[in-house]
Amino acid sequence: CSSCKSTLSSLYDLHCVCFLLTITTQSGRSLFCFCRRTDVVAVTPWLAPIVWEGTFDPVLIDNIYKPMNLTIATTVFAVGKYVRFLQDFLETAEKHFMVGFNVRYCVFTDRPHDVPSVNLNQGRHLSVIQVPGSNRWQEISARRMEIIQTTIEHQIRREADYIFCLDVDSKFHAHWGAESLGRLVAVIHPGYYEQTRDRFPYERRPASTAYIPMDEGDYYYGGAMIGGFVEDVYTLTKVCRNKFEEDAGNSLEAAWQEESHLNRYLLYNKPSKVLSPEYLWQDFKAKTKEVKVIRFSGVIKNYAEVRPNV
Ligand SMILES: CC(=O)N[C@H]1[C@@H](OP(=O)(O)OP(=O)(O)OC[C@H]2O[C@@H](n3ccc(=O)[nH]c3=O)[C@H](O)[C@@H]2O)O[C@H](CO)[C@H](O)[C@@H]1O
Ligand SMILES: [Mn+2]
Repeated sequence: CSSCKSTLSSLYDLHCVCFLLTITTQSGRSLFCFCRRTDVVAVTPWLAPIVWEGTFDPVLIDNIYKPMNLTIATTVFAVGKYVRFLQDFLETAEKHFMVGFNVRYCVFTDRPHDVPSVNLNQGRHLSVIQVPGSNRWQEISARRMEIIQTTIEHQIRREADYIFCLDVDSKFHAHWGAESLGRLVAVIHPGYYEQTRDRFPYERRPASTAYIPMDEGDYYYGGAMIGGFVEDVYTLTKVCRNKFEEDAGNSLEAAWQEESHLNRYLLYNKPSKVLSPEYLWQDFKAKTKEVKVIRFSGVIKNYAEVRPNV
């Protein structure tokens, strides 16, 4: 391999470290191909890609998507003290997130005057949408589904092709680009990618509409990222919102609020692309050997200090 200098025999053993093989044949021709990752599974049982570093060529992917002149809506909630996370979130997004694409950030907050002014690159815009505060973090987190649903109806549907809905208490650390685009995109939660499904914290009470039986479930998906075509995410948020409200009518709140409803939805509506935990890490968690690049990671926060309730 002319990039990482692996020899042919070691390539057969799949020890090429750069994953992108450049082999020069005896006649001097260069051949390019991808060396599959052998340490991680890069496809789901329903044949959706699981995006890991080394399974895609970012240059090739940009060449496909950039000419489409796509617009990516990006929703982020900063309610109450969570406004303090916005600056780092936005500044790091400008460096790493969908660089070269049109991005429309929708910032939802009850403190519009505290939204920092961050220099945005060309083609990128930010709108601030006022939402009510709450004295329960569970409600703030869960109401995201309803607010995203109504904002898609009123605005995003007209403005964007794709949408990503992200947690604000996070920073981007490396490239997050068009390899993440798909019809319906979810991310494997970093805390559970090495666990068997009986350990997943799905909602286990049959009375809840988020219920998943012990012998079902593919992955445990993180609630901090959902994405895809605007219409597919619209349906997801609408269904999750309705089920959340149905549960509330029966005095039930799922184990992990909207994350539980999201997991239930994705069990029966499989994502067309799954992002590896590179796309949702947590700063308190030591990097594991499968994770070659941390792209987006939740910062360490003092829950008692930032949330309205504990
Ligand atoms: C890694 C991951 O998948 N995290 C999920 C997890 O984490 P977290 O512990 O990361 O939840 P969190 O406190 O970050 O709350 C989720 C999001 O709601 C917003 N927020 C929350 C509280 C508040 O006072 N103000 C405010 O704006 C904010 O955008 C925040 O990023 O569980 C939550 C709810 O059960 C969500 O499913 C999160 O997405
Ligand atoms: Mn979070």
